[in-house]
Amino acid sequence: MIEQLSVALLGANGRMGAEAVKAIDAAADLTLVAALGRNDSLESLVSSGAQIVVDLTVPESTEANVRFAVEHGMHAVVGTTGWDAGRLARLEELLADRPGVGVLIAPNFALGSVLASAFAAKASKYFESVEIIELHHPDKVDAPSGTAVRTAQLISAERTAAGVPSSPDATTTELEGARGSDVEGVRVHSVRLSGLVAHQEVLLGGPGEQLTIRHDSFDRASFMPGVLLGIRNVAAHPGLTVGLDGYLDLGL
Ligand SMILES: NC(=O)C1=CN([C@@H]2O[C@H](COP(=O)(O)OP(=O)(O)OC[C@H]3O[C@@H](n4cnc5c(N)ncnc54)[C@H](OP(=O)(O)O)[C@@H]3O)[C@@H](O)[C@H]2O)C=CC1
Ligand SMILES: O=C(O)C1=N[C@H](C(=O)O)C[C@H](O)C1
Repeated sequence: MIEQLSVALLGANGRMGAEAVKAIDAAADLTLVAALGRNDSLESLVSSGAQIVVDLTVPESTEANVRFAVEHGMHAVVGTTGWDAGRLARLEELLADRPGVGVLIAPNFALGSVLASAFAAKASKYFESVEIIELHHPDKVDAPSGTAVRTAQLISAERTAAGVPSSPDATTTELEGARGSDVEGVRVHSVRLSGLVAHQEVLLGGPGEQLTIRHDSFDRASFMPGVLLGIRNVAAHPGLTVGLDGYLDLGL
């Protein structure tokens, strides 16, 4: 008899949620005990007996959802975007009073994407210039993507620690938005195009050369191994973990 983990899913009717229902149903060690949509009460999480709550909803609701889970002693695996520094700080404060509870905030569950961001951050201190282009389906509500924000933060931390100056840029006049958004000193350009799922390129430039690190999710199935990895490991990682790389041994 395989030991079962009881999982509740928030956002079950969405694009990611529908894929996650299939992935959890197909996993022999996981039991889906609740699958909630926008109009369902969070109270049913308590009666469902869920040990782990997976949040794949919308930026407006994710913080309240996770707060509810943590306050009721449930671990949370979160793929929803919108976790800025203020939200993360409030969550850490909440978790400090509940030392046994784990929360994973994963900007991207695709293992290739996690690796691409880590590789880009490592490479970035060896190049004068770095910019990010993220490309997504046109139904996406947030820009830039959570993945691009996270990648820019990793790059910025790596370059700052190594004392690398800002990417050179002589722009003095600009049509608003032409140079993208500035995320911790890294320019991020957002494309929304019919036919796409989720894609990102990190462009690294130096005298006479360019390195491009690209990742493509062609299908939301790409996110499911990471979702399952998060569910299976969150209880063993109490406190807050940002990025699936926190559960991997990347050795970088
Ligand atoms: N970490 C990762 O690897 C990935 C993360 N994402 C992120 O996940 C999130 C969801 O993406 P996606 O599935 O494409 O978006 P969708 O809009 O397809 O799905 C979101 C779903 O959440 C539902 N919802 C909204 N509020 C609540 C609530 N309070 N409780 C329960 N359900 C709610 C919506 O219901 P309704 O339809 O009624 O509005 C909708 O069905 C986004 O933030 C996206 O950026 C996406 C892909 C990968
Ligand atoms: O909305 C999406 O689709 C995605 N959202 C996440 C993000 O904003 O980075 C992850 C992935 O890029 C797909």
